[in-house]
Amino acid sequence: MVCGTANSANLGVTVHVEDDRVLGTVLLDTRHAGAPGFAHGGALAAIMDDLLGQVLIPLDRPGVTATMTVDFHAPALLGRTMDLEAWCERVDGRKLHMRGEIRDGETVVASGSALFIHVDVSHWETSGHALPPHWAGWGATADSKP
Ligand SMILES: CCCCCCCCCCCCCC(=O)SCCNC(=O)CCNC(=O)[C@H](O)C(C)(C)COP(=O)(O)OP(=O)(O)OC[C@H]1O[C@@H](n2cnc3c(N)ncnc32)[C@H](O)[C@@H]1OP(=O)(O)O
Repeated sequence: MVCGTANSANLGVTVHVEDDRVLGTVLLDTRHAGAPGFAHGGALAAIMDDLLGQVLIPLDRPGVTATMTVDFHAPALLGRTMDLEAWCERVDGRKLHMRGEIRDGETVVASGSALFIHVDVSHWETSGHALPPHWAGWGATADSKP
């Protein structure tokens, strides 16, 4: 829904991992409007959830969002390329404390913090849908197990 390239209705987020951080960009348009000219807060929250979730990749821990807070610091204007950055602040057993920012230039538009919980990949098997093949080894290098 947010960054999946197989979904033509995605929010257009692109991300990459640099060291232990996730960096990316997003350019929202009128499809994502709340008030005219401004991004819907729910779109920003979805972007934040996905962005923070991407940190699970450099952490090499499969996980799910248990709780997330998004602080909206400044209006997010449509039609501007915004920068994304997320990182893991702290690991406490299965609890993964993530933080991230959505920025327009020097302005932090939104900041987020979330608690993700480390789960086994089998967590997603209950849906009955096939998992992406590359998820098979996800978590293999983690120094703790869910
Ligand atoms: C290589 C592959 C790449 C793939 C890339 C993919 C990127 C994807 C990016 C997409 C990203 C999109 C992301 C999405 O959209 S994820 C989708 C949205 N999230 C969910 O569906 C999660 C639903 N919830 C659950 O499944 C369970 O409740 C979980 C698994 C989270 C915990 O149930 P479980 O039975 O396993 O564990 P537990 O209940 O013993 O809890 C364990 C500990 O955690 C603490 N706790 C739990 N909840 C909360 C809470 N709300 N606030 C504070 N604390 C909480 C709890 O007190 C306990 O602490 P302690 O008592 O031990 O101290």
